[in-house]
Amino acid sequence: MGKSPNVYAFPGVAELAPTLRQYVLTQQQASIERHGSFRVAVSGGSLPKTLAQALLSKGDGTPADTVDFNKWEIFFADERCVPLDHDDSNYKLLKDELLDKIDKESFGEPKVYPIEEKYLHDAQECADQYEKVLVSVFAARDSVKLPAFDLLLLGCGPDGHTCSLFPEHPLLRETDAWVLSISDSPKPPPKRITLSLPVVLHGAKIAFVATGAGKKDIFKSIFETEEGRALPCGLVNEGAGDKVSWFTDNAALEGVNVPRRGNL
Ligand SMILES: O=C1O[C@H](COP(=O)(O)O)[C@@H](O)[C@H](O)[C@H]1O
Repeated sequence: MGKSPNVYAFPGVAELAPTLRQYVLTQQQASIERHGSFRVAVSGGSLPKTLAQALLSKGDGTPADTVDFNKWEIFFADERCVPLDHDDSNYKLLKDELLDKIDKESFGEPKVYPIEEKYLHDAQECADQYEKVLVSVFAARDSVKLPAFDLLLLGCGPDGHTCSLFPEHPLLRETDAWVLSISDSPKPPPKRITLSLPVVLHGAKIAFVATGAGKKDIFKSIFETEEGRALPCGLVNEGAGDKVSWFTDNAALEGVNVPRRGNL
């Protein structure tokens, strides 16, 4: 992969949010023009709060700065196998931070695809069923090799994991299934489902949103070392190149030797 990811650094989340908004709305516009909807995969962790800060602001009222939630189809980049009202649920997190706060009269309502609770007892079944959902939305499995998300909004864990793809885990080598199950996640809860690495890499655009001094060490590793390039986030950088953008802050990038971009 010749081209490098784009790294954007801001003083803090308050300054990052407007640029993240602009970036997401540019992808929204392009996707609606391409196929009439905006298919987004979102992570849990710290992402939903920052995303909400970006999307819930009123904007300047122009079409280019308006979130058209009626056209959004929201999927989960990873999910924990817990009930949807459980505190560990990525769906609950997104609902609490963003979905419940949308002014639906003004900005519409996204179609959201959570996991189905009836399959929670079996993580593999949960993954298989979620893959079926993707098949139904992204066309029959036979005619589409991989689902093409318009945008994946991802986090970066302090160990370099993204989605529920953890460092050195055999799931990183999976090339067939679109959605994988994990029953031994190093970070609790242990049972989860996750998009596979090829599905992530196939997205039209991939944005990491990760801020704070707690990310400094892992950023140094990902952007400066061979070992870091083999971590899940590093593999996304390597595999998707300039389709990838990092929205981060000065605290996370302190002492990290990576070129930063000023504007989108
Ligand atoms: O467990 C998870 O962690 C990652 C990273 O979370 P963060 O709090 O460091 O942003 C998150 O992206 C993933 O969706 C979640 O399941």
